[in-house]
Amino acid sequence: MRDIRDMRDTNEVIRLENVSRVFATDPPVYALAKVSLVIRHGDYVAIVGPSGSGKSTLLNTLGLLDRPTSGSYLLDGIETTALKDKERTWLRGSRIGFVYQSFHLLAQRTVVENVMLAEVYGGRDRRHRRNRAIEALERVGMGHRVKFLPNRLSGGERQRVAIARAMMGTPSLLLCDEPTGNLDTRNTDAVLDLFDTLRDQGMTLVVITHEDQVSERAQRRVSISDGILTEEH
Ligand SMILES: Nc1ncnc2c1ncn2[C@@H]1O[C@H](COP(=O)(O)OP(=O)(O)OP(=O)(O)O)[C@@H](O)[C@H]1O
Repeated sequence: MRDIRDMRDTNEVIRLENVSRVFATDPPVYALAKVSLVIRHGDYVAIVGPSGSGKSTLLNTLGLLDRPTSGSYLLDGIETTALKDKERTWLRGSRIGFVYQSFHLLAQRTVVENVMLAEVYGGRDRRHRRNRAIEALERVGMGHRVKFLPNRLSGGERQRVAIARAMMGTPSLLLCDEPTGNLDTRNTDAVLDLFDTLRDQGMTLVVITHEDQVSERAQRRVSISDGILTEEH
C-alpha cells in the first residue's frame, strides 16, 4: 500500500488542516479556530482582517515561530507540528523568507552586506556569498545600489533590499507582514510590482495586509475574523 504522503499534491507549499491556536487565558482565546488552508507553488495570497482577528498568530504559525494547539501543518509536504525545535529552525531557515513592515536592515552595513547577513551561518565562502547577494539584489532591481548604506535609500528601496535578503536562501515561500505599512503610495506600487515579478518567476507569496491596494493585487484573498478563515471569491 502506498504511503499517504506519496499521494499528496507535491505542488503544495502549505497545507493547514483544522489548525487551532488557543491561548490558555481565562477565558481562553481561540486566536485560530480550526483553520484549513492550502497554498500551492506560485500562489500569491493576501490575508486580510481587522485588528485582533488572528493575523499575527497565523503568520507565526505559518512561519514556524509558534506551534498550533491542535491540527496539522504541512510545509512542502513535511508535517511540522511534531518536529523538534532544532528541526523547525532548520526548516524555517531553508524554506521561508520573512519580510517585515520595518525592513530590519542594519544601518552601519552596506546594502550587499545586509543581504549577505541572511546566510551568516551558511558555511559558504564569503566571495560566493557576496556574488549570490548581488544576484539577489539584481533580481529586485537594486543591483546599482550594492555599496549604499540603507539610510541613503528610499523606503521602497529599503524594502526591496529586505526582500533580496529574504530570498537569499532560495525559500519556497515569502511570508510578508504588512510589507508596505511604512511606505507611501509610490513606493508601495514599486514593491507590489516586484511581488508581481517574483510571482511570475514562480515564487509563492503570502502577504498579511490591511491595505486594499495590496490585497487587490494578490491572486487569492483570504479574510480572517475571530480566528476563522474565509476565502473570498
Ligand atoms: N499570548 C497571548 N495570550 C493571550 N491572548 C493572545 C496572545 N496573543 C494574541 N492573543 C489574542 O489572540 C487574538 C489574535 O491576536 P493576533 O495578534 O493574532 O491578531 P492580529 O490580527 O494580528 O491583530 P493586529 O492586526 O492588531 O496585529 C487577539 O484577541 C489577541 O488578544
